[in-house]
Amino acid sequence: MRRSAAETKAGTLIEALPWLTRFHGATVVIKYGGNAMTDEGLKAGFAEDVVFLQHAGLRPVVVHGGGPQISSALDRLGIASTFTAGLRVTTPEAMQVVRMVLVGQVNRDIVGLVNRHGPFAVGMSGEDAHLFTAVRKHAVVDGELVDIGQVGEIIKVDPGAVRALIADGRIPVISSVARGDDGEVYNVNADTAAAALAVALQAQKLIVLTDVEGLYANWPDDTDVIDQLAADELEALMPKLSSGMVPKMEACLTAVQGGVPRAHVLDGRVPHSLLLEIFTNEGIGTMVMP
Ligand SMILES: Nc1ncnc2c1ncn2[C@@H]1O[C@H](COP(=O)(O)OP(=O)(O)O)[C@@H](O)[C@H]1O
Ligand SMILES: CC(=O)N[C@@H](CCC(=O)OP(=O)(O)O)C(=O)O
Repeated sequence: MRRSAAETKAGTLIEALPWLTRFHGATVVIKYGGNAMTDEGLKAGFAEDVVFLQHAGLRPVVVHGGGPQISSALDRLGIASTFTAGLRVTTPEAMQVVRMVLVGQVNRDIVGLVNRHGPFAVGMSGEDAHLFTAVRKHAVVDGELVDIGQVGEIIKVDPGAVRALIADGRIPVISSVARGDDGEVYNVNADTAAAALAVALQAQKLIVLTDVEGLYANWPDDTDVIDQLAADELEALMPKLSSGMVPKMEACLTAVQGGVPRAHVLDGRVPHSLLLEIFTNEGIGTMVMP
């Protein structure tokens, strides 16, 4: 028998019930990547999803990137963008632009979109209240350490300010910039920053939004998306991964090995992908389990 439109709608809503029960009060760290921010409609939809999660009783925390936005600002200023092992080579001049774009532009945009729905989002830089403390990171190329400038490796997370915002019913929106005890400011890959925060908060989930359906088994072939895999299976796959997927999957691994029960890579180009992942039985994208 065919279901009426009303029955289908009711079915979708009631399918969410066990997930609403399971995730009530759960902290979910969402990494919003620059490649998933290109379309205004999708950005507005992302903000709606985050507010939906908040009203549904979850505690969303957003960590954002903005790689393409940084590259176009550097381009406008005539500063070349180079990447080594997936990380931006960050000169002191480039660092000023990274900070300006992430904290002053991308962060403000996301905060503004979320706050169309109420006084929820509070923007922070990872520098604020000692949230992220980093040291200078070197890239490894052919077994050699290579200097890549002011790129940071997070060595300490103090999530106190984030916890206080959550307890106050706010949605923290965090830029992946860190301070160093040496007085420097560091550029941190946003996937890495999100994983470090998910572990520090002992979140129930890390969700990484990007511009592919999930982890493809035979990239660059995009027919076969891996829907779920265990941490040890992912560890075995790591040497075969390339480009942007390396920090992303490393982040998922760090999260689950650090006590976060589930890490997901989702397609941020699919409208409301966050809701589809959390509140439907099938979920979407790639899920990593311990
Ligand atoms: N195995 C793989 N599965 C999916 N994507 C892959 C894979 N290997 C490399 N990629 C590339 O990684 C990109 C995602 O990383 P990145 O561009 O850094 O995204 P973001 O800006 O969201 O952090 C994809 O668009 C794709 O080009
Ligand atoms: C060290 C390093 O590479 N930092 C990144 C930070 C932004 C980021 O990670 O943005 P996406 O999530 O959009 O890729 C960069 O400068 O591009």
